[in-house]
Amino acid sequence: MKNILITGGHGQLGQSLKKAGEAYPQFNLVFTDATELDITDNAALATYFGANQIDACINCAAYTAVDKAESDEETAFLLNFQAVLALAEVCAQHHTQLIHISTDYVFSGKQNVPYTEEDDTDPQSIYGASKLRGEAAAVGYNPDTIVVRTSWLYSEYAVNFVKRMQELMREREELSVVFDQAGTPTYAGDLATALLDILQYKANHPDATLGGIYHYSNEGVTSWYDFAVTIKELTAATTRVLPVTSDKYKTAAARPAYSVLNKEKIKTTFGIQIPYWRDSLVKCLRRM
Ligand SMILES: NC(=O)C1=CN([C@@H]2O[C@H](COP(=O)(O)OP(=O)(O)OC[C@H]3O[C@@H](n4cnc5c(N)ncnc54)[C@H](OP(=O)(O)O)[C@@H]3O)[C@@H](O)[C@H]2O)C=CC1
Ligand SMILES: Cc1cn([C@H]2C[C@H](O)[C@@H](COP(=O)(O)OP(=O)(O)O[C@H]3O[C@@H](C)C(=O)[C@@H](O)[C@H]3O)O2)c(=O)[nH]c1=O
Repeated sequence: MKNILITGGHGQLGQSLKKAGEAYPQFNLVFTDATELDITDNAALATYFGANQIDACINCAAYTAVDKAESDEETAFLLNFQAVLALAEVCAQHHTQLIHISTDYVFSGKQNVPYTEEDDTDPQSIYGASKLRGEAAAVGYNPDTIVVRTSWLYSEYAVNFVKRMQELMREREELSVVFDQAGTPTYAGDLATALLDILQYKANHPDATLGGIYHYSNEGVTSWYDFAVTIKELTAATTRVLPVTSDKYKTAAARPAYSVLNKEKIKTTFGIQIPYWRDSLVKCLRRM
């Protein structure tokens, strides 16, 4: 039995891993959040890893409030960079496989073909910059660390765009949503399964060199506006959804205009099959 620690385990991806983990009885998944294991507390990390045999750790803890991060840079970097470095150190010390999650917001969005793992990064926000430092620290400290960049995560859990849209569609007759930011929504349940598949692959190939960055999102491309319209259609909401450009929907943080991820590397390395974004949205809405 492999012991897998999920830090930030009560967040959206953490809860999705709990559900997905039911299909992986070979893994003993242990979920902690800030109250049980604060990843910004180096002494707590040392004590926890000293007292428990942890074979792998999936770090789902993060500062994910993109707009708030613009005025709270210190906390964003503490959680998304310094704590990730500390986690990479303690994992290396205890021979624990670390999987860390990063974001499409590390890219500028100026490209018009899907971003590969080798493409230049240039974050446009504090959140993106803090996540970029975190992924560099994790792989830089220990090249065996696996970093999975994902995009536009949603699920039946916690706070996310799908749940926010459903709320707003109940409350309002009209909504404006940006159509000049393209990307790919990712159902956290699919990502959770992919992460557990990666751990299973690692267990089957203990000597394989797998460290580095991988991209994972659902298949396809859309805009936030088209995503909102699809949510409206699938939930039979009657709200009018209007397309607007980003200059008409002011936010504290800038978002990339295009952040579609190329997923060839994760598919060919681990043999992972990825569902189309709309099919996964249907699946998630059914589960809600
Ligand atoms: N959400 C998205 O759209 C996307 C997310 N990602 C990345 O995916 C990962 C998972 O995101 P998601 O599940 O949506 O995020 P959530 O915000 O839902 O979850 C983050 C979790 O981290 C916990 N946490 C906060 N501070 C600490 C701490 N000091 N120690 C331990 N845990 C802490 C939070 O607890 P509490 O709530 O109590 O603060 C929360 O449970 C993150 O790395 C994120 O950057 C990437 C692309 C898209
Ligand atoms: C709620 C709302 C948002 N928007 C816009 C704002 C923004 O440009 C876009 C997305 O909105 P949100 O602020 O909900 O999503 P945002 O927080 O930008 O989502 C991001 O979260 C982080 C954690 C990531 O890593 C990214 O991959 C991405 O998922 O839609 C509208 O146009 N109309 C609306 O009514």
